[in-house]
Amino acid sequence: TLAASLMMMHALPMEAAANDKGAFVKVDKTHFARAGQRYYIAGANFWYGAYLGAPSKVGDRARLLKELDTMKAAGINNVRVLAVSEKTDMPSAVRPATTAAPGQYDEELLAGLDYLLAELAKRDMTAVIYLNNFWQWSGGMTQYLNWFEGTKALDPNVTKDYEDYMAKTVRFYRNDKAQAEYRNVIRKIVQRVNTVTGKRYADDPTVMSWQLANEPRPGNARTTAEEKAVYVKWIADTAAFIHGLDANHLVSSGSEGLAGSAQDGELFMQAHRTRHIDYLTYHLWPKNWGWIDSRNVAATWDGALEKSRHYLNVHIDYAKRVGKPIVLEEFGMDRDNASFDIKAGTTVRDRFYGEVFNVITTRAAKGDPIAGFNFWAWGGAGRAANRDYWWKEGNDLMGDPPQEEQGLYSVFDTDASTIALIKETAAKLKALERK
Ligand SMILES: O=C1NC[C@H](CO)[C@@H](O)[C@@H]1O
Repeated sequence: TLAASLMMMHALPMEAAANDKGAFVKVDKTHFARAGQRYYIAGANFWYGAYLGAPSKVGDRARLLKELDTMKAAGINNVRVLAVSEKTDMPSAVRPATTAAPGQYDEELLAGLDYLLAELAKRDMTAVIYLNNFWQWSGGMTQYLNWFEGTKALDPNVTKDYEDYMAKTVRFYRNDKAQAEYRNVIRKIVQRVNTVTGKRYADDPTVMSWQLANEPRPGNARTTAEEKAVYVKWIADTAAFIHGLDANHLVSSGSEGLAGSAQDGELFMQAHRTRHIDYLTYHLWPKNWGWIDSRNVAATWDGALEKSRHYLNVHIDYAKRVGKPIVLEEFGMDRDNASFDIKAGTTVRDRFYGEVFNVITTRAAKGDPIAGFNFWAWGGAGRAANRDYWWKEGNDLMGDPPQEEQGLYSVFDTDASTIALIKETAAKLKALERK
């Protein structure tokens, strides 16, 4: 009938369009390519995106759609999200968790990732999905050690001892039982069939890359040569395992760069030379690393800017030497005078974002292997619920995970000046795609 043929005609172009939009992101020498064209990442960190996509409990699908539309309107084309979390007694971890115990996964929460991917596809956005966490705020590697070593999961917000935390958490890489459960989880996610679209994740171009973990480190400041070797091998073996499950997608480590490589540039490059790692990643944190004092910007800005510019550039140079693209997939700055209050200004943040974007767009325009950014982190409509700015189960989720004050680094939907900078930079990178 006429109606059916009109339906068919209507269906075909849509289907064709989806296929065009839905090409897998690939690596073309030192850049990304998608559907035969260069592809740059103008992305957001949105660790809780799958939580918002859950059908009930912590889910808030109406908010998720609004957040994705606001990000899309800001030119954001990619989000970096947490796939799984591990149930733990650590006070500063997110609740609920997708994994209650080894082999016990919450299908409702995992359906949140399905829904997120389905909605990203509609907006021609892609996702970098990380499969573990070196830090405690989603349970992470220390919780795996609680399960398989019987040791207490270490919450650095309680112990106040990050050096001890890092030295102990790297035992994860060598614990065979922990690695076996980790690979069970990887297999479960990478080989998942999306309950919303019916599409296998491994066949879904909405996924840009699988990421081993958020910020995996080889050890603490006194990382030994043996620990470095274990780390390099763990990255290569795990990345190879993922590629064995999924021949379509890229794999990345989630490394911070030098700060996450015991300040050892050779280690950073060596860890990413394996053919199983498709691109490099790095993260830039002037406040966390003590380069800037937000309560004394006048005295510390110049030094922080100099260190930041060096950090930005040296890792692009490392990527050149390794011959792969690199993404600045985390960077952030707090609000003026170290305030967590959404009403506080973002003068210093905007200056910092502007300097970061200047280096990225300048080096990208020169053809250097910087393939884009993800700022940390999208707060959107989320609002802090408590006067002390700490998160409690049931409160809004936002860019700052539970181990940090709610409002520390989040870019809220009311932060118009910052969003304008992001939009402007996204447009500059988009223009380079057409070169
Ligand atoms: O991955 C991360 N990097 C830095 C963020 C802000 O401190 C932190 O919340 C997260 O653990």
